[in-house]
Formats: sequence, C-alpha cells, structure tokens
Amino acid sequence: MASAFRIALIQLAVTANKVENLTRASKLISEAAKSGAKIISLPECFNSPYGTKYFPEYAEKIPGQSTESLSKAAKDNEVFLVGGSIPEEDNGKLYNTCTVYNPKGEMIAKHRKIHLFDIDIPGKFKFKESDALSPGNTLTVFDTGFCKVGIAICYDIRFAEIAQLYCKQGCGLLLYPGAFNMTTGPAHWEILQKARALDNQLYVAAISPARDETASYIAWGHTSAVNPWGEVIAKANHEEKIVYADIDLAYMNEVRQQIPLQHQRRHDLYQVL
Ligand SMILES: NC(=O)CC(=O)C(=O)O
Repeated sequence: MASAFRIALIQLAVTANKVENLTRASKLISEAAKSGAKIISLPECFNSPYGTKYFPEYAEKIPGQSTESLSKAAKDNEVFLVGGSIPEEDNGKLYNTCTVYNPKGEMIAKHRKIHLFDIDIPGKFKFKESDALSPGNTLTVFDTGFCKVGIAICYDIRFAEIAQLYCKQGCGLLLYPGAFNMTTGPAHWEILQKARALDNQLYVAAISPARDETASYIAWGHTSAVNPWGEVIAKANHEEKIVYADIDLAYMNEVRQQIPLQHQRRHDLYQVL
C-alpha cells in the first residue's frame, strides 16, 4: 500500500434540514473522491445543527437514515469515510457519535464522544453538552491499509493522553471532527492540533462545519491539517470548502528519525499508563 495518500476534509455548510445536509454531504464526498482523496471526513454534527436543544430531534438509531447514506457514499465512491458525527439514540440515551466506513460501505468503527463539552467562561461562553448527551467509553482506531487512524471528537482533542495512546497503537493520522466556537476557536483550535501533532510526530486534522452566523452555536470553521513537524499544511477559512491534504508517511518517519522522541522517553522515571 502506498505510503503517501490524499485525504479530504469537508467543511460542510450544515443547515436545519437533515435531508439537505445528507444530500450535500454525498455530493461533496463524490467530488472529493474524484479529486483523488482516499480517506474523507465530514465535520462534527454534519446532519444537524449543533446544540443540546437539537440533539433529541435529530437523533437516530445506528444504522439509520444518516448512516445508511454514509455507507452508500463510501461504497459508491470506494473510499474510507469518516462520518463526522451525528446525534445517536440508543436505549433511551443520546450520544455524539462518529461512524466509519470502508470502501465497500461496511461500517468498520463507531466512536462516541468521550469527553462532553461542559464549559463556563463567565461573560463569554457557556455550554453543557451533558444536559442532553451521555459520554462514550471507548477509544477508536481503524486500519486503512495506508496507516492506522485514530478518531476522537472535538472537545476530546484537549485530552492529550488519547492522542498519545493512539500514537502508541501505531496511528499515523488522527482525525478530530469538531465544532469549536467563536470564543475558543480563535484561541485554541489550531494550537491544539499543532500540539497533538508535535507531541506524537504524526498527522492531525480537525474538521469543522462551515460558519453560520444565524445559528445559535456559531462554529469557528478553519478546518485544517497539520503535519508531524507541526506545520499547517492545508486550511479553510469559514465558508463551505473541501480541504485536501497529502499525507506522507515516509516524511513522518524522517521527522521521527531526526528527533527521536519515541526512543528517548524515560520510562524508568515516568509513564502514561
Ligand atoms: N464543541 C466542543 O466539543 C469543544 C469546543 O468547542 C472547545 O473545546 O472549545
């Protein structure tokens, strides 16, 4: 399998119309596949506006309407597809869930957001995802043949240990469907991607919905990809856009040889268990 491949990150303009979101996502997935992308990702909450009041209304069982549409898009375009996330209903509980498909359209992974977004920045921004959602309890890595890919959702990017564990499990790429906002986005979105990429010397991408100034939660946008040297190699502004990034695992290995962090850890003194 090739050590260099293209990924596409779809900064989708999500609306309140679920069918419209699914149709538009499928169209952009086809466009990205035609441009040579082998792994394609949608943003967090790609089928619904982001907000605790929307989750119960848009929630679906898996499999359901949205995941059937993702499976078909992966199969029709013969790509690995990371389905951003959707509000999922299971046994009376709601989750923020990412499903992943192989080029045959088979679901190969399902990841529920582990850390719920409960923050309070007085006078600026408050959000309590746990008012509506329950947290997931598993970490998620899948293999593509190109490299192993680790998945986590949005707020999960702030927890460095997950990325470290994924690195230890052999991932070359971490994908974070996410929707930062106008307070934390400019402050932390890019620097967190750089931090996870540099700490672990791998590729990191974060995939946001496009910004909708009329929404109750205004997403920062700025879908981007960062290489193992900590450089932003591809980036959107805030409008709908497909962001392409070329992943080069030979380059990743070069960086790891030049600065051999992986072999220099003092596990005799410390260890993340
Ligand atoms: N929306 C999120 O889950 C996270 C976020 O916006 C932040 O960490 O900031």
